Amino acid sequence: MIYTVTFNPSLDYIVKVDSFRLGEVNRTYSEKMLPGGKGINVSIVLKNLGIQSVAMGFIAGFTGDEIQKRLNDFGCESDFIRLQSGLSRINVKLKSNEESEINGRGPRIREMDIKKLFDRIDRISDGDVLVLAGSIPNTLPEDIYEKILDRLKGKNILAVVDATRNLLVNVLKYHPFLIKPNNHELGELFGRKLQNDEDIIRCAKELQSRGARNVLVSMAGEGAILVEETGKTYKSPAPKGVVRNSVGAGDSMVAGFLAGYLANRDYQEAFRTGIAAGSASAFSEDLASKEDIQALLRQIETIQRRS
Ligand SMILES: Nc1ncnc2c1ncn2[C@@H]1O[C@H](COP(=O)(O)OP(=O)(O)OP(=O)(O)O)[C@@H](O)[C@H]1O
Ligand SMILES: O=P(O)(O)OC[C@@]1(O)O[C@H](CO)[C@@H](O)[C@@H]1O
Repeated sequence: MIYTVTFNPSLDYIVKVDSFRLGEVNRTYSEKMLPGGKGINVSIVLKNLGIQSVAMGFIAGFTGDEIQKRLNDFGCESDFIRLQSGLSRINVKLKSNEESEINGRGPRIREMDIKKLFDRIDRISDGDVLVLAGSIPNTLPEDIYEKILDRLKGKNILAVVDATRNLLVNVLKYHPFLIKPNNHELGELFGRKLQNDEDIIRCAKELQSRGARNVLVSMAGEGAILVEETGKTYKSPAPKGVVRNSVGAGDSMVAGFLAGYLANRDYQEAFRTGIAAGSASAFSEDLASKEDIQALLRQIETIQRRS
């Protein structure tokens, strides 16, 4: 079974405004509400690709109920821990001349809630896949992902981590199967702006030397680079299309990569499916459907191998 964990789920309120004016009343011409949070998005795209997973994490209040309901409406299984107080966040995604986002802090998670999560984590067994994705509320310590992987030590699971800064760095020693920083997040880890592909590959390999098995670096409209565990490196441009909503493109890429890998344990197929799923979501109002992904997959033929 595949388990996704989202510590801080959200309702994503996606609004479109013509020429947004700061400090004034702006009227939307389009509004949409979707269940969000990185692990949840991975579960939805996996489901769209015909793969069931269990979405775990913490929800609270009426917004939490709505997240769970909408996720279940997509046909996804969930096993959330319900917090006794607070509200799951509503993240505002403002589309105008530029895309801006306001992501909430999220409710307080207490020690007893973490214990409940660990009980669920203990049920994960050999052959399962665990996806840890997204930020954690700032009331939690930055070693929480690390603690989860420590708990699973000795079990033969594939761990995927999509997180930033220390949350990511701290898990490398547990040899995660896949990490997926974007090029900016990767640069942030090394305290500088990465200048070119060689620079990106060098940093990705450095994360491998610290423990990551496969490093997938997404670069939005520029495509992605994969440094796989054998050291082989691939780059692919992104397919061209009209970007409608890039929220969740990275999560879709993680779902696509997993789906592609689990089909035949082939990294090139995983990489191509990851790019197709990421771009298909960027070109859709919602997260990518199977048909969208398959249509783009046919366009991603050239995988440039680089040293
Ligand atoms: N403008 C775009 N045009 C084509 N493909 C895109 C575009 N933006 C994203 N993608 C696809 O989605 C993948 C992931 O995108 P990106 O690098 O923006 O991830 P991310 O920063 O993790 O995104 P997010 O946090 O919004 O989920 C890219 O590698 C690419 O395949
Ligand atoms: O605040 P975090 O956890 O870093 O990111 C949350 C979020 O922006 O990530 C998803 C897109 O990747 C959205 O569905 C959600 O609103």
